[in-house]
Amino acid sequence: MTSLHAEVVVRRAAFTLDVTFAAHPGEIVAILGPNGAGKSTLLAVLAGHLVPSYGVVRVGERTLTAVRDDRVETAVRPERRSVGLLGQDPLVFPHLSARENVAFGPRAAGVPAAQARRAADEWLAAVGLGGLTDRRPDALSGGQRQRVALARALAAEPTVLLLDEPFAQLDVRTAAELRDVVRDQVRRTRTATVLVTHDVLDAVTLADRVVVLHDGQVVEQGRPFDVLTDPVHPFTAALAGVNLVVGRLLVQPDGTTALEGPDGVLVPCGAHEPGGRAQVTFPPGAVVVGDGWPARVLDLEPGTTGVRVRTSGDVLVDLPPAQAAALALHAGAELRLSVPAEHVRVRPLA
Ligand SMILES: Nc1ncnc2c1ncn2[C@@H]1O[C@H](COP(=O)(O)OP(=O)(O)OP(=O)(O)O)[C@@H](O)[C@H]1O
Repeated sequence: MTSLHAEVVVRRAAFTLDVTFAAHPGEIVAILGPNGAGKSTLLAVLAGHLVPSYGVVRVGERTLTAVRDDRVETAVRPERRSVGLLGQDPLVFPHLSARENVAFGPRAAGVPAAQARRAADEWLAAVGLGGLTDRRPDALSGGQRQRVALARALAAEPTVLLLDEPFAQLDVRTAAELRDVVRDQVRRTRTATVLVTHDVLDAVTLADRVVVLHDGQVVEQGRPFDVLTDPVHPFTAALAGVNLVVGRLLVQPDGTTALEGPDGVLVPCGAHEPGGRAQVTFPPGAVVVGDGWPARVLDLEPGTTGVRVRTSGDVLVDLPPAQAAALALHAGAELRLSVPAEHVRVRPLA
């Protein structure tokens, strides 16, 4: 099995995509980013639907795309790239049964009918649809149709699998089940997989590595745990549900250093060298209401374990419901906030 290596530059009037990454056999690399970050553009290049301004896409020793010095050296057509695609809408033929859908690719590649049908049944069993091989797509649920589409994509034995928000239209439970199927099949077939998503749950549950794109650039990458516990970019911090404040490191009256952020936010930074700019991250659950910097409640919303309070300075505070009730919180309420130094990560900025 083979790895995917991609070095892609796409230049448009007001946008440049510039990404380099690799996906190894059986590895799932999640590409995360807000709207307009360039995720679809990257997928289009990998799938062969778009020729980049510059770049190389290689799968093992095979070059699928090569554009150098404004010259297209190689541009293998989409259907010849051995790249499978699973998108939001299942790519299935409505008039064919699940089995015929999955057998379609192998048949088109010249596999004899009986053999292609047997292979289709095996793929459908592998994705958990063993008993439904004769059903047409309209007699299947959305999740089952996605399983057929996954089996179809994998039956062609692609060297690279591209997943474009494949769980976005499924309910929470069905999405969780399909994530399990995708993970098992990617591992079993050792297919290098690229997953484009907005959903942090995809990164947490599926990805071996995440690449965060913002405005066409890679702003951070690494193991999901590392990226989500110590995010560098505001987009990733928001995704991870972590506060990120940028400010100046200044000496406090007691001799310690604190970061002074917008709206009077004051975050302890222990013995960090004062003088420069830095960004700090800390979880909303670590913020203590009582003493500390003066803050105003902007709004309140239900959190996963209590109440999430958005305050001035863009600091989120998670409180148990009883505490929120005791404080009689409402938009406009004045609070004092602090965060213990042991919950704060400090990153000096240039
Ligand atoms: N065909 C096109 N021609 C010109 N500009 C385009 C074209 N397609 C996309 N863009 C621009 O390129 C940038 C990247 O778009 P892209 O669709 O790749 O982002 P994305 O991360 O997939 O966003 P989303 O999450 O909304 O799908 C955006 O600024 C977009 O407006």
